Amino acid sequence: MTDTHPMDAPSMDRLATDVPPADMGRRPVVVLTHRVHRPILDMLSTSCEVIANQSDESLPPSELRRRAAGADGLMAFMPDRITAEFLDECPRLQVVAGALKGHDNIDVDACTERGIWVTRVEDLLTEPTAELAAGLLIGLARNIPAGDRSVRAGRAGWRPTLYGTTLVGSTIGLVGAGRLGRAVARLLRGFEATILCSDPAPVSSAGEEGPEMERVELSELLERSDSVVVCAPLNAHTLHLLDRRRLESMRPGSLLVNVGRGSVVDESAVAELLRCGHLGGFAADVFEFEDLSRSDRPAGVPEDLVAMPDRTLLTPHLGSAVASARIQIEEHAARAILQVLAREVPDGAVNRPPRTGSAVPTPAV
Ligand SMILES: O=CC(=O)O
Repeated sequence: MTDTHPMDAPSMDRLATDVPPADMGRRPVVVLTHRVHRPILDMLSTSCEVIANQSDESLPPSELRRRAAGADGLMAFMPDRITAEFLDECPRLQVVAGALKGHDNIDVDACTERGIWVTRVEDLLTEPTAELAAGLLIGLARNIPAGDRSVRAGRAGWRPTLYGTTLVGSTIGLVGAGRLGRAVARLLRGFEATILCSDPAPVSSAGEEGPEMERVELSELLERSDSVVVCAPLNAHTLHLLDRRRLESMRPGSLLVNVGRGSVVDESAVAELLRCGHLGGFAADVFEFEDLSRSDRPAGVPEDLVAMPDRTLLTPHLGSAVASARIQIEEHAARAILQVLAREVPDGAVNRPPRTGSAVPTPAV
């Protein structure tokens, strides 16, 4: 493993597939854009030259481009934007393995056109993210952050303040009833809540029936729910799905939680509707500014949301931030890289690049 550019110090004992003859003997180079656990480095270092970023921060774009220029494999994370222009500077690249599920930050078509596999992690993020969604909803409904601030400010002990709302017996609407939505529904079942869901795809699209949920149109879900949890990915159909008009149609005082993608919700409209009291609270783990596929995304979390700590509960994309889950996610991505380098169909493939040859079967996408 090295922190230097591979071209500075190539170490050679194993061939990558598809490596031009001039590079015979060169070990494939794998660039990891963000920190991974030690066993993942060991797993890759056995056969590859690994260029890691073991810091807490993303690399400056120019440094990432410099590192990726000689890469055969790239492990990409949420803050990475993989565009056609980026790929054009990576002539050797065979695989972008996402240590993520929602891959809206990766231009899959551009990868396919260049013969590059894209993989993602299908299911390892579901349960941790559902757990966080339940936590955010409870935290918001029961004023847990405000209570915490109160104790730290010396105001411990009972007072007739911070009365919240209960989930027990309430109506909870899930926008998105894929794996994540169904996992959230399973966790919330214990509250004896009526669970509504809205999703253009069949509820059992992934082959598993979810817990009992009443499937309704989005308009009905918003009108009936005491709280709404966004569990939807970002795509052309979900961009600002919850726009001002739809947010205004939510029940007065209702709560909104977003663990899907920031841009499914119009955050500025949320801030205004919180200020005027129409919405009772907003919790989010994902924000519009993170959605790198949008050239018009905001620069950060709207200040208005940050400035309302009693009505908002905000976390920094912690959905999958469970150590045991993260190791599995990284392992999945590392395995996909090794599979491509061994000319196998990688786990979690979302495309079928033509360059990989007819011997490779078409993956189920
Ligand atoms: O939000 C995280 C992911 O989709 O990987």
